[in-house]
Amino acid sequence: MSDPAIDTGIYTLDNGCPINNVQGSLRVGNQLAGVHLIRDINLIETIAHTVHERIPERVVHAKGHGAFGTFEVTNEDFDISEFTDADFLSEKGKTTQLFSRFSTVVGERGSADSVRDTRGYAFKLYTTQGNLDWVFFSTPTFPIRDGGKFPSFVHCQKRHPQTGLRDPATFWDFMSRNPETFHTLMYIFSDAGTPKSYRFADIFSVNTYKFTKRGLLTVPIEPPLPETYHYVRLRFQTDQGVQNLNQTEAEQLTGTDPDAYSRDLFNSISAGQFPSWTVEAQILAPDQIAEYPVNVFDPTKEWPPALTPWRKFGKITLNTNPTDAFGETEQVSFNPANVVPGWDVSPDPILQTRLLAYGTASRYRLGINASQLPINAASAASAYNPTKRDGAHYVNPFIPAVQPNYIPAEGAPFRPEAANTLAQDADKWAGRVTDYISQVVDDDFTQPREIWEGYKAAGTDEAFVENVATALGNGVPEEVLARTLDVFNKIAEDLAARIKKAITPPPKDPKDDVPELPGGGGRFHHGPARPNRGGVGG
Ligand code: HEM
Repeated sequence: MSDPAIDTGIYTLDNGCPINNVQGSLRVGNQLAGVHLIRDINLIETIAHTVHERIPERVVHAKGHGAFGTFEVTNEDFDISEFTDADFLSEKGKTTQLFSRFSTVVGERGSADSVRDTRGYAFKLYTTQGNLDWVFFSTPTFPIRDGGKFPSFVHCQKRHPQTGLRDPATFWDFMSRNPETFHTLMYIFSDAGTPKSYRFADIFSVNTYKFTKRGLLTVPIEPPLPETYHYVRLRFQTDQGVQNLNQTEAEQLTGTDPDAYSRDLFNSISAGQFPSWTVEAQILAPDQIAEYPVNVFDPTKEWPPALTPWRKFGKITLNTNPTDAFGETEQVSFNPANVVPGWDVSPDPILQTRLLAYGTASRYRLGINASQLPINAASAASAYNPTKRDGAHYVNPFIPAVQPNYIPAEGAPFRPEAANTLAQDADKWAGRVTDYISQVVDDDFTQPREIWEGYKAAGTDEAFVENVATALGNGVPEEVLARTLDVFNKIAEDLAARIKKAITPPPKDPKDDVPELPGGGGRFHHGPARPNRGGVGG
């Protein structure tokens, strides 16, 4: 061992004072019956530390696994720098360090990796212009498009407030009352809802982002250069190939190794088999969106690749395991609001809602100075605002350390012209405030129908029907079941008919009579409630 503290074998109190009996305790009388002393500083400190070692888990995406890696500009299909000022995208071959965290969405921190669910894929790119977070998913779409539905959408998949149990009835109740969710359900109830592990899934930005380009100005130019902007969605295709588990395989893995995906990622990196993804973009000019067949800001919709092809421009490779699961994977905090010059957000309503959610989640989970934690910190050169002072666990990040805490101030230069991120010519908004909620229309079922036709063509339709039937045959009340089948019927009549047939109980055999367990027994021939309950994102 090379660490002097470990080499000496000397343990200390928190203040560094050496102690000679780290697991002993001060007692009156050297015996098991002796009472303890309050002056036993070591015992008090170590026990206190243990009982304080939990922090709030993420409200969604609590179970996750991390890895370090790189993003490299490849410009295989086009020159990405034509569309954005982002420095990390400025030239082919440019490489940026990153930290990633992959997660399931709905389960708690100790839950299994292989449950049916969307997977979260988050990346923090440590660019020279600040940290850029990509907080993405394994499905191309998100179930909802109204931020105000998010709490219900999450709660219907979480534990029931009375029983404390996960309940398929609340899941299908919410989904069938909000049929825009079914497009994403078409993916989650295919075997893509149970990938072989994190390495074998594609990754999607889901939300629409905005690339801006003006040319970075270090001195003001009058009149300012016109800014161009484009709307962008990203996809990372797995270089390992998409591989999925069927429902039975996933359920077995849930029982035998709940950490299977995390272990697989760790082991593959340890073995030098570095997983990688090819990074692609769909790009639309602003004048294309008015006539576009779908609302480009609706995250429940895909941009048809036939109209807007995916074009390759980068590569992500994961090559280093974390050294500290808590310090890195748990304390990392991602936020779609962490953008850099040339990379901006769009009016996508879910993305707009997310801009509020992640910062407040981070402040609750990690505190106001979360961005100073090493895994979250931007380089000293790119993070600077001395008005943000103090707060719990503050570490003075400013160089020099003594600076005024107000602006403008003597000795604290402020040059607004040097940055151009937030002055967006692209965003000029004026209008009446409306209390809006989206309505579901027939066209919401067009893309789900195309997916269903695709499954039939690919021969994966039977697995999809069986996966849905299993979930629906699991204690879902008649009314919810009927409403759910009604939505599937709007997608395709043969789809609804096949699901209905798959969950219809066979004629009853009296010999099969067994006592019903509360909340557990399946109503139909799929037997008892299955553990492989997942969720659909958040
Ligand atoms: C209104 C919509 C959404 C809200 C309010 C929301 C909110 C949240 C919150 C509060 C967290 C926990 C953050 C933390 O504790 O650090 C989280 C995590 C996450 N969300 Fe969302 N989310 C939404 C939609 C989405 C979408 C559309 C995606 C993907 C495109 C996504 C991907 C993720 C991922 C990957 C994580 C885990 C980040 C990590 O590993 O720390 N979320 N979300």
